[in-house]
Amino acid sequence: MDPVKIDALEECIARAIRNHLSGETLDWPQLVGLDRPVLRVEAFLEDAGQGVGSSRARRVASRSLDLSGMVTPISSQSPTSPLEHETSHPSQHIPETGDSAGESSTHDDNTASHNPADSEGSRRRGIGGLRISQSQAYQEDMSEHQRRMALDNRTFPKRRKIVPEKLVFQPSTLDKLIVGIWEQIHGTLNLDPQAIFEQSPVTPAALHGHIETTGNQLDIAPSMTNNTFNSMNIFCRKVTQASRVSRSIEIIVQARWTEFFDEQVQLRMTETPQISAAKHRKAVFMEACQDFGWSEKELRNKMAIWKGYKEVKDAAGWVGLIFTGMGIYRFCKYRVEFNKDAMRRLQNLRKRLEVGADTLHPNWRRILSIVGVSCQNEYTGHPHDWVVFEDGRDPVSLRSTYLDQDAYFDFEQIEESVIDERVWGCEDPRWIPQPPNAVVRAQAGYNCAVCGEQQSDDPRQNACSCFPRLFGCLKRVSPPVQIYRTCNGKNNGLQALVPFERGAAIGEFVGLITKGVRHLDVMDGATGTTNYQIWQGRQGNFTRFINHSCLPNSQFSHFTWLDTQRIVLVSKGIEAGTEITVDYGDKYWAGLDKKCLCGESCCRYKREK
Ligand SMILES: C[S@@+](CC[C@H](N)C(=O)[O-])C[C@H]1O[C@@H](n2cnc3c(N)ncnc32)[C@H](O)[C@@H]1O
Repeated sequence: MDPVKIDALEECIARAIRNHLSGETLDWPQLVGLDRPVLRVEAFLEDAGQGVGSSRARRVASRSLDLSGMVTPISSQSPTSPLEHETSHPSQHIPETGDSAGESSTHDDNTASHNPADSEGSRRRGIGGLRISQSQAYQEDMSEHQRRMALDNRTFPKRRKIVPEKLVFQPSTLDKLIVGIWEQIHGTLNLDPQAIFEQSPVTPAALHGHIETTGNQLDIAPSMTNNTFNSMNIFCRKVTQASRVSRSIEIIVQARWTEFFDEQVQLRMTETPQISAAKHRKAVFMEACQDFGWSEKELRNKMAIWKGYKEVKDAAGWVGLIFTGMGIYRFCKYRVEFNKDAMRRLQNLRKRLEVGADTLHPNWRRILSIVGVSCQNEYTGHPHDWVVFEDGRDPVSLRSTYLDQDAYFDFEQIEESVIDERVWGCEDPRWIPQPPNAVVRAQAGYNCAVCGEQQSDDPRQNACSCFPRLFGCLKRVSPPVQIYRTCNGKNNGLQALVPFERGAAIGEFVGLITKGVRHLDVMDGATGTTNYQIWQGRQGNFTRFINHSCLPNSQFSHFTWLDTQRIVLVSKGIEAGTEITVDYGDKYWAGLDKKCLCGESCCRYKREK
């Protein structure tokens, strides 16, 4: 919903509550015996037309009213006084009072008939969709722990500082080349030539009057405004993107030129077979020197590198060339590890790279028309809708890998958890209300419990950089991981495509926030006052495919973002190309009739007789 409309709606609700309470006599029996009664009012907006669990209600107002001094009998109330604070953003919720810290609602909250406000008479029913949270002691049946994953309650791994590479122009190894390609595929650069070259709403002319050149200097005129800066950002981004696309075009054209060169030699040999191949090569070479206007040495040096580009293309496909970074030049120039094994590794990656490129950059193949290659995308949907193979076999759909176990298998890739409204109504059980006082809290904003810095969904306000890829960022980008077929009987697993430094977040464990799931894989969550489960049976993300290891290279950890508990998959230090694993814990294995296949010497669940 349009945030402006939400603001207006919130204001409208606030006014309605104010008007309603002003001049009322608060003769509520519930107030008796409370030292400092506080009324907390929350309003949610939801589309009741959608299926249960499919849409999440949006919090459109969250207000507190300190009722101290308003207890019965009170004859009049200032129309402006009751509502003491409001949330700054409709989707965020701020704990209103220390008193409500222990509150936890069940699905009963959602039904009007259970709302105490209803029993107060028809005048209170007029408030409509407003619900008042009730204090309810929540008790969960703890007798069933089967197949429940547990979190590692220790703090998450400390981040290790990465030492920057000092030698910028060192030869690139194959590993670096491959990591570079994956980083480009999972980066934000737009490689669609049409988008960059055809529409250019921002040009230097658009900045005219704000940016002037005096001699060799670029002066930002004093009339610079935020709009100018914004235009400059867009302009600079477009130029950077265009330059990046030009670099890809340069490499593919040079690889294609190498093919043309060989074809030209072949053509001449067919036409005049009596002349030796070497002579034909020399003649074609000299013709090219003339057309380029380069010396023989210059062209020979360039050709050696371009031949490398062609060999990389023959192995990894065009995708490998297009998404490669600057590393390809050094890889082809110095030819460190440039051998058959390297080419076999690249060949095995080809389809996997295409899955990433087709799903994350659906227009990337357009660039190939420049070298006369036309091809359709082979892989559609979400990058994790595909299961890839390490031996280069064609990827298969995720669904197809589960059909023999579950004919109705279906898995929706989601980025944020979905609250099971049948269980929780509009409450988020992960909410951790923070003491002490609602007004103080609201003014102070949200501070990270780990780093102490301010948290905000607005990247300009956010200062918490605990997990910058996940929280407080502009937009979450798809993490460089793929679901792959393990070769040791664990079915699918998750593979890291790039290294993840120790302490870095790989992703958030998301799924259906529910309760009471038994005999199925589920993550247990607890806030101290409320127990909940995250079930990834039908909706979730790649974290659903992480296998267990008794010596894991990552762990699930709690992290509180804007007073809401999240479960984050944190690296303990992961090499590119390795399987990402966690320790499921004893409770999970207690309910699983299987042997652990992690293969570690310290394996705890080999279950050998
Ligand atoms: C959360 S799923 C992980 C993804 C799973 N491999 C798949 O293909 O859907 C958990 C299941 O994976 C399998 N699994 C995970 N780790 C394992 C291990 N170390 N040894 C044997 N099986 C494992 C078990 O069947 C377990 O119930």
